[in-house]
Amino acid sequence: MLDELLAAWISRQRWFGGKGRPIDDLSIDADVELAAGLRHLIVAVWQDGSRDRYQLLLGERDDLPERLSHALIGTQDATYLYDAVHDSDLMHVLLEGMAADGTRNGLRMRHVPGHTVDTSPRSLVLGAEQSNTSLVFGDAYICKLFRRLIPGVNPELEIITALADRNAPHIAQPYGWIEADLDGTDTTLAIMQEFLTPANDGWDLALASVRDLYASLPEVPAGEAGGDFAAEALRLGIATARVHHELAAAFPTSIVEIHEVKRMAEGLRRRLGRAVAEVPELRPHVSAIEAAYHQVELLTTEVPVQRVHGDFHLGQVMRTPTDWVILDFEGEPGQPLAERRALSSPLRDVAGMLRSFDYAARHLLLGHSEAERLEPRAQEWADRNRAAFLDGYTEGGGVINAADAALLRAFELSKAVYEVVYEARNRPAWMPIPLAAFRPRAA
Ligand SMILES: Nc1ncnc2c1ncn2[C@@H]1O[C@H](COP(=O)(O)OP(=O)(O)O)[C@@H](O)[C@H]1O
Ligand SMILES: O=P(O)(O)O[C@H]1O[C@H](CO)[C@@H](O[C@H]2O[C@H](CO)[C@@H](O)[C@H](O)[C@H]2O)[C@H](O)[C@H]1O
Repeated sequence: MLDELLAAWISRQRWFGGKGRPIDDLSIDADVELAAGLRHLIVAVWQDGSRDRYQLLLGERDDLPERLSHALIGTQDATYLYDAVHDSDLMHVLLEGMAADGTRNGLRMRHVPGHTVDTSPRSLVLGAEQSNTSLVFGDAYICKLFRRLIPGVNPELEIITALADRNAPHIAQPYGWIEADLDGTDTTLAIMQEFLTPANDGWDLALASVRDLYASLPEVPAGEAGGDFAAEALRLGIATARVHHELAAAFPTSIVEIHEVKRMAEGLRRRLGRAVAEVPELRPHVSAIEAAYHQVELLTTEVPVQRVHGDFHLGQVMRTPTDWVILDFEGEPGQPLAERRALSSPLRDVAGMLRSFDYAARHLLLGHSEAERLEPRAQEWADRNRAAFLDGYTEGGGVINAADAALLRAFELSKAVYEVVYEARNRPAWMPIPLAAFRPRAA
């Protein structure tokens, strides 16, 4: 039975969100043909009484060539069924569909008006650890196929098309997308963007810099070590401010009035409560965190809000030869779409990146035999790059007032709380990194 084959296979996929929990049931909600030998499926996976839906591209062949053997799902009636994302002949159907604005059995493949899609490149699946599957077409495009589907237009598509319309800097040009109706709502299934090459991920670049600092003997100040990152952190701050400016211009903005600011603090506290219930390691830090949230309640100024990135960290930015590009405007993973699209303070993104400098500095200390000696170096690297990023943010036109310090601190702590939960669920060995954010700081 196809559903049984799929249930056994899906539980082994790295993008499957329910790993480690038994699948109670898998049903096929939609199964349409996109081309000969290519089917598009939406499956519902039931676990512990809750349902998640995933999209699959199923290839069918009478013979499976060696190059596709790793993609095998199983056989049915002497036909090989396999994960078609690995078959560049079949993925070409999607590229051609987007180029031609084709609709096939309810799947609408679209290109961004005013842009021609080159259909010559062949696809490869990107090897990165991802919760989705990305296809790279030659060195022209990267097409992200969302695996877990949430009804609605993906905020990433909404944001990059609006920013591209304004010729905004620091984004990867969108070229196309695929959509279909899910529960009667237009739902984004895939987004295709400019493939940045050559380019490096901000996280890798930051780690290279930290590695250089740790290796420098005799110890020299971070600013004098080879591979100092501060100039990059500054440019990243400038790019962040510019993108915030563009987001504020492209979408509605608003103000959280002083009497409503209290509610923001309540929101932070609710999240903290949920996190502590899940991860007991947070318990000793609750009163210090709450004290920081209380400072938000004492604010006497209103808080400007706008569309933001929502999950901003060094892994979401890429350095091209000319500048930083910001990716993945999808909002905080796991949150409902309405929350991911809600207006928020841009300081949340600033806080996200500040936390990320801390992560980069401390990541290499995990399990390091000289962690104690290197700890002050980590702090020095983080402080230097955090400060440079903030300088860049202001230089790029971003606003951080004196009164914002309390908000920024609260957002940083809230992000660290989120991270503790994220690490507890996904990479428990990394938990010491966000937990270090709750250590008392020198005044
Ligand atoms: N436009 C792009 N050009 C080049 N590489 C990209 C591009 N978009 C994403 N990537 C690469 O893919 C990785 C994962 O992409 P991302 O959009 O963050 O996926 P996910 O949401 O699944 O984490 C990035 O870290 C980067 O290495
Ligand atoms: O998968 P996403 O990029 O949407 O984000 C999730 O995973 C991130 C981990 O890759 C996680 O980020 C945390 O780890 C990063 C290093 O791997 C670090 O740069 C970030 O500062 C830290 O928050 C992110 O929080 C999560 O949403």
